[in-house]
Amino acid sequence: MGNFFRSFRFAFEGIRLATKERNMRFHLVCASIAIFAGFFSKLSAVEWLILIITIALVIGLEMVNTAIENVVDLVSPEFHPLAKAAKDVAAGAVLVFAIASIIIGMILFLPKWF
Ligand SMILES: Nc1ncnc2c1ncn2[C@@H]1O[C@H](COP(=O)(O)OP(=O)(O)OP(=O)(O)O)[C@@H](O)[C@H]1O
Repeated sequence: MGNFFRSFRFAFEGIRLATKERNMRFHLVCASIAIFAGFFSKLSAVEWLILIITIALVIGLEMVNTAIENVVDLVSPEFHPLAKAAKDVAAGAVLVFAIASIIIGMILFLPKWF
């Protein structure tokens, strides 16, 4: 049981570290605005589920991206095409979902506002 709680502590430490990243702060600001807009727009239960899942996926993906960047910097401090590919593909994955999340936000909010 001790190990279980220790793992939780490390995971929370990971969340704390991730929030120091510039990109993560941007995602957190966007997520806060989306949640505020959710209350303002009176979303249904299903719409809240979609919003929460979308926010969690963007933030989770950004954290995986940060983890990949850290490992790449650790194993390949010098320039290497594979290091570049790993970082750029991971960043691309975040971008794909960030674009999808903007579209999801528009589908959720625009009909409520107009
Ligand atoms: N070891 C490396 N070898 C080859 N290319 C690298 C390496 N490290 C970073 N790059 C590439 O250099 C560019 C900038 O990467 P870098 O990680 O420095 O900045 P970033 O991705 O904007 O990160 P941050 O969000 O921390 O500013 C990216 O295209 C990345 O793929």
